[in-house]
Amino acid sequence: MSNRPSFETYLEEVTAEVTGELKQTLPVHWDVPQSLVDAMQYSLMAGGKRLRPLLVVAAAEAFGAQRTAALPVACAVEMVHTYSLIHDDLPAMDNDDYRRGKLTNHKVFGEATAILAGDALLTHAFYSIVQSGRRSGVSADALLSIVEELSELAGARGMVGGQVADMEGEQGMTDLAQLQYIHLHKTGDLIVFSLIAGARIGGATEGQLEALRVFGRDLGLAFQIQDDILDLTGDEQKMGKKTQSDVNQQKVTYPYFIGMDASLQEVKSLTQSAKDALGRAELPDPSRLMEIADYLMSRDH
Ligand SMILES: CC(C)=CCC/C(C)=C/COP(=O)(O)OP(=O)(O)O
Ligand SMILES: C=C(C)CCOP(=O)(O)OP(=O)(O)O
Repeated sequence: MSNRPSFETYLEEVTAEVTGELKQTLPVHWDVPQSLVDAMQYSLMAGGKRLRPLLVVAAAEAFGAQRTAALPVACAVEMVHTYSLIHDDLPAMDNDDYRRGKLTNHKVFGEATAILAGDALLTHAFYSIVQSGRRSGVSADALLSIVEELSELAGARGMVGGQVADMEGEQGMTDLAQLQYIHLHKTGDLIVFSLIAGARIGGATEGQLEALRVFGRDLGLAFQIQDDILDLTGDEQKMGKKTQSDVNQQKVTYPYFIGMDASLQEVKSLTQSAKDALGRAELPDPSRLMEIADYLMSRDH
């Protein structure tokens, strides 16, 4: 009998370890205004699926790396993601009241503190990669590439650019190629980053990194289309945020463009092509990443 933990157990374990490490990483011992630490901690510790850290860890482990070596980068990407959600919820953007089952950051701390908590999470992410990276045994060369790729994929050419296109898209654009651009960048790029960062920690070759980029691109696109679908059909309690928000904001989404059935089909076929790319990467053990792809396709929150 194999003693390999079930996927559910693996998910629980990684989530708990990431959450524990995030707690340690917060700047609670620095001389920092308490309101800022509270606002950072509020959103970071509110839960969430911890998908991006899970991808960092699973990609590193697919190469046989130790989980502890991947945790600092796993936490950093969760900080960047959390900052993006805090800012995305602001009145100037999606103007949402609930996130991760709680009131949004600006509803509790006010807009100015919410903006600054997001800024501080973003900068703290880079601090943590470099600071803890020194202790985790990851080579300086790999750390430099990771910092370079996070700044590229979270910034103007990545997530921020995608978010700007998303904002402009609300005002009446668009065609499917533009929508794909939005999804690939606002959501897909951080997913791509997580995979290649984990793979770099594991010592991937250039060919393997390239195959993982394709895996992440298709997985990220499928993930955002599923988010569009769940915005229409999901359960608010499970999702921890309001549904129907895309319709209320007249956002252009995959179901809007190609209909619900075709959107569901697209999630399936993108997941399959993602898994095909993962197969081509010839990782020592791709099984957890394969399981994550299946889990995301059937998720209901
Ligand atoms: C630079 C910034 C602010 C980036 C935000 C990126 C992002 C993926 C937001 C959530 O998308 P969404 O609005 O489709 O998701 P949700 O339904 O969770 O709000
Ligand atoms: C990219 C999107 C769709 C925003 C929400 O991301 P997640 O669905 O990963 O949010 P959390 O679980 O981290 O709260």
